[in-house]
Formats: sequence, C-alpha cells, structure tokens
Amino acid sequence: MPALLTAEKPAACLSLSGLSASYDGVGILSDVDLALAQGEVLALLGRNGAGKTTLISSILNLEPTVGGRVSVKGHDVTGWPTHRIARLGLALVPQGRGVFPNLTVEENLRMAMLWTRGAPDRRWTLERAYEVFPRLAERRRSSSGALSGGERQLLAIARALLTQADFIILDEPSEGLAPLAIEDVIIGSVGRLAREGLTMVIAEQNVAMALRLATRAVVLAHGRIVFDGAPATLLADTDLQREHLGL
Ligand SMILES: Nc1ncnc2c1ncn2[C@@H]1O[C@H](COP(=O)(O)OP(=O)(O)OP(=O)(O)O)[C@@H](O)[C@H]1O
Repeated sequence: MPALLTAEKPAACLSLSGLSASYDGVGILSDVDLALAQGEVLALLGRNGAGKTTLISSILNLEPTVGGRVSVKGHDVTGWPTHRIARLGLALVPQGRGVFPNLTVEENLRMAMLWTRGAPDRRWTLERAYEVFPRLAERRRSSSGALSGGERQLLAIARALLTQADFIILDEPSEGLAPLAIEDVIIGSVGRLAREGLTMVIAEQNVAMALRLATRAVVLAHGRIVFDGAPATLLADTDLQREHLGL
C-alpha cells in the first residue's frame, strides 16, 4: 500500500463522543459527537440556554455530570482535573473575562505565566503578547479595573495564551462590547490569531461576527447538535437560522 495511505492521521485537537451532561439530574446535553482538527476555528452557536457554556464546561470537566468521552490532542481526558487538561495547551477565555481588576495589566499577564512556570515550550512571552496586542503594551501599568470592555477582553485572551495554549475556547467574547470594539478586538485580534493557525472554539450569540471568523459552524438546540458544517452552508440555510438561531 502506498505510504500516504498507511500514514496515521494526526489526532484530532478535540474529540467528543456520546457526550452528555446534566445539572442535578436534569439532562442538558445529549449524545454530542464532534471532532475538531488543529487550526480549525469553530463557531459554537445556539439560542440562549441551548447548552453552549455547558458543552465548554464539560470539555474542561468544570461542572456538570458528564457521560461519554472527551479527548484533547489524542489524550483521553475524560474525568481529568481541569488544571491537568489545561497543561495540554488548552485555555478558556471565560464569559465575563475573569481578569483580576485590582491587578495591573502586566500583573495579570505575569500571573498566567506563573501557572505554567514549568512548561517546556514557551512559545508565548510577555514581549510576544505585547507585539500581538499593542494596546495592552500601552496599558501595561494600568489597573485592569480601569480598562474598557474591549481592552479587558484582549487581556483575557492574552492571559489565556500566556499559559502556553495553542487551543483556546472563548465563551461569548463579544458580550457587552460596542460594535467598534467587536471589530477591533474580535475581528482584528482574534482574526489574526486564527490566521496564525491557533485552534479556537468561539461560543457566540453574535452569529454574524462568529461566522466571519469561523472555518466551521456547529449549532446546538436543546443540548443536541442540529447543524455541523461550513459557515457558508449555514448562512444559506435561512430555515435553520430562523428555527434554531432566532434570526
Ligand atoms: N449551574 C447550573 N445549574 C443548573 N442548571 C444550569 C446551570 N448552568 C446552566 N444551567 C441550565 O442549562 C441549560 C443550558 O445552559 P447554558 O448556559 O449551557 O446555555 P448557553 O447556550 O451557554 O446559553 P447562554 O447563551 O445564555 O449562555 C439552561 O437551561 C440553563 O438554565
């Protein structure tokens, strides 16, 4: 057999199989199957309460009871503590950003680096973060509590990257941002990271924005995947958009 056909396929960056989740016995996710390759940018879409945040929490083993299997970069991480999953280079940019408001921008960034002090691969340094996010370099000595919403989102993303992540999950990054900040922070900075090959999952209510960045879209409804395909296919399917995204 030719070598090409026998060569092993690279492990998926993320693989979910038969994933289910519940809170206090109430089922939220059922039978979610998904495989994401390195470098893909996935828009995770769905109405309020469809289960996007629950799916993210399940990947990271943060909260709900989970059935099924989760693999990250070829490791079966089902049941692993979150910090151990994070050491594989996966970081969360949580809804509401989660930065420490009493620390300066630089102190927030240095904190993230401390968490992964022993990481062998230091592809992300403060200098690189400031080069990618020049606005943070300008604000390095400012208290994080004094930042604009867009700057705070940039800080949360930079902090995730400084844990030496090459795969980030963003939960509602555009929430609460003015249109100009969405253009600048999300389309500008996140778009640059996407073009550089970072693997991303972007859970969003802002469908139009997410689909501008994504290479692939998944729509959740009542905890199940009802669409998995190309952004252009979703954009052309007005019935599905109306039924499951309220557009
Ligand atoms: N900690 C919790 N305890 C109990 N139920 C929860 C909890 N978190 C979420 N839920 C419920 O799980 C369902 C899915 O919520 P989830 O936050 O995952 O949806 P979502 O798609 O992220 O929505 P949103 O866009 O509003 O954030 C909702 O019915 C919600 O009320």
